[in-house]
Amino acid sequence: MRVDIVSIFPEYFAPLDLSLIGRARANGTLRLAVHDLRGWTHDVHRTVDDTPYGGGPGMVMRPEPWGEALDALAPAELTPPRLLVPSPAGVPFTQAMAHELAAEPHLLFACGRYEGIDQRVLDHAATRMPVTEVSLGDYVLFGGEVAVLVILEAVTRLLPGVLGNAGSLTEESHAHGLLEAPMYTKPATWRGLPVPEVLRSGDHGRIARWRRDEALVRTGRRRPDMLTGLDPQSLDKRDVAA
Ligand SMILES: CN1CCCC[C@@H]1Cn1ccc2ccc(-c3n[nH]c(N)c3C#N)cc21
Repeated sequence: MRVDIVSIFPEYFAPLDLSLIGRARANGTLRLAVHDLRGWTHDVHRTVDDTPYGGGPGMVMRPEPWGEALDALAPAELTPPRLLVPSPAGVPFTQAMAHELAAEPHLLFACGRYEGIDQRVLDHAATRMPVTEVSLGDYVLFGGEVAVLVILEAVTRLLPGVLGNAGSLTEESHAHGLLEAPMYTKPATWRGLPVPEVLRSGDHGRIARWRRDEALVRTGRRRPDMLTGLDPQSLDKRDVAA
C-alpha cells in the first residue's frame, strides 16, 4: 500500500517511523511519504490560509496550494488514489472502514487546519478521485493530523504480515461485533486479586464461553448500541438465556 500525507505540520508524523508501522515501512508493506503543503506555495511567506468569504472567525486554507499538491500526488495519468480528508463533519471512522481502506492500493490524506480547507478543493478532487470526509468522533481537534495517525494505525495493522499474530485480529474488540473480554497474565494473584479460575482451568471450551459471556456483559453495559446490530443467530442458546 502507498500512502501520501499532506500537512503543514509534517513533523506530526515522526511517530510513523516507530513500532509496527515503522517495520511495515522498512519491509515495503507500507510505502509512506509525508509532504509539506507549503512546498506548493509560491509567495515569500509561503501562505496557506486566508480570511473566510461571508465573514466569521478564523482562517480558511487556500485552494491553490492544495490543488497543486493533489495534482502532483494524484497525476491524471495514474490510477487515482482514494482521498481522505479528516473533518468533524465527516462520516464516522469505523473498523469496517479500516478494513475497506486496507484494501486500497493508494491512500492520499489531506490534513486541514484553521477552519478547514476551501470546499472547492474537495469538489474539484471528486471529479477525478474518490473523496471521503472522515471523522474520528463527536469532539473537535485542532486539525486533521491526529486523525490521520489514528486511521493509519487502524488500517496498517490490518495489512498482511504487519501483525505477527494475525489471530488477534479476529478476537479483538469490534472484530466480532462485541467489546473484548477482560485480559489477565501472571502472577495468578496480584495484590490479593486472583485471575478468574476458568482462565487457568485449561478447559478451552469453558474459557471461550466465559470470554463470550464477559464480552456480551461488557458490551451491554458500555456500548448497548453495538448489540442492536448483532445478528441473534451469532449468539448460542446460553447467550440468549444470559
Ligand atoms: C476547530 N476548527 C474549527 C471548527 C472546524 C474544525 C477546525 C479544526 N480542524 C481543522 C481541520 C480539521 C480536521 C479534523 C478535525 C476533527 N475534529 N474532530 C474530529 N473528529 C476531527 C476529525 N477527523 C478538526 C479540524
